[in-house]
Amino acid sequence: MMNVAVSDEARPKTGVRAPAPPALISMKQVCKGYGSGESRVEVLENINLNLRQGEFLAVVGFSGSGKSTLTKMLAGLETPDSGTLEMEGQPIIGPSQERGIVFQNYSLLPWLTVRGNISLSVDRVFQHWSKADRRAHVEKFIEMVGLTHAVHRRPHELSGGMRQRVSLARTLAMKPKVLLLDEPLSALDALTRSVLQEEILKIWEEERQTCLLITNDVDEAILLADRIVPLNAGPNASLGPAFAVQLDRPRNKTALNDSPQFKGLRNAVTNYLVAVRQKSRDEQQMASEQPPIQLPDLKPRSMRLPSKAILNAPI
Ligand SMILES: Nc1ncnc2c1ncn2[C@@H]1O[C@H](COP(=O)(O)OP(=O)(O)OP(=O)(O)O)[C@@H](O)[C@H]1O
Repeated sequence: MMNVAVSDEARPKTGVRAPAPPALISMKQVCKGYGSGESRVEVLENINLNLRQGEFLAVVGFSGSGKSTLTKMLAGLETPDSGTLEMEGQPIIGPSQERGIVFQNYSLLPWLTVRGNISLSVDRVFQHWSKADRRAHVEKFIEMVGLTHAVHRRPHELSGGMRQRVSLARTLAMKPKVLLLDEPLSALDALTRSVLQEEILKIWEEERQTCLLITNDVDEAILLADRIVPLNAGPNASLGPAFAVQLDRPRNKTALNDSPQFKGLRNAVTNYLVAVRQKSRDEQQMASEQPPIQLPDLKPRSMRLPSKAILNAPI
């Protein structure tokens, strides 16, 4: 692996460093699987993760490694089988508006307009505000995601990228302490994805909200995050060492493409992921290999057809 900064608890501390901000969410020795008996799948094993106040953390991993399972636990939609999962020292035991989540498949209400979808959440969360304040708040987030021209449209009248913008605005408008982005751009075409990456970056740089992004795109993780944690291939996936993204902010995607630091980090994270997946495949192959079966050395008594054989008969 290249000489790239590996941060976090994985490394022994050398020299004097500024103390890391406190953990807003912490996971200790968390394990999670599904099913029972022979169909039981152990998805995540001994997950230790601190999501620090104000940081943008990206978890990258291959499809099926357990990324969504991890987010669902953080959101309080799934419970760990063992280990501890806390936010500000309190166990996470269910969903909360303090943890806003944006999924890959935007779940907008089809009968409501852009404004209606966002207002619904704002009106519920900020019931104690005046109607005018709530309205102004909704408009601010519609503008933030560039949908002012489409406020009256319903989801079926929007492109995939626009729908995901509504989804993002709706979650941001609830002012959660933590933003959980579960592959929010995976379903979009490359161009829209790229535009939205820049928008998320811009919004995050204004708000500096604690954010955890789940993605399978290493470039996206480097562009957005302060730290990248690889999720090793499953089953029994664990987290790898964190890679610090020491690229100046504000970041610019075009400029980053020429940055040797960007390219070095991309290689390091990609090589790490590929190596752990290969190791996991080798281990699975070895585990499934059976001792060779000895077949009896049989010879037919005769190669002649039986006398009553009917050749070329229709079947
Ligand atoms: N509710 C469930 N019941 C049973 N198995 C599940 C459940 N949810 C996920 N799994 C299994 O757990 C494993 C990890 O799934 P998960 O969705 O967390 O992975 P992922 O990394 O997010 O995948 P992808 O990138 O394809 O979305 C998969 O084998 C999946 O089939």
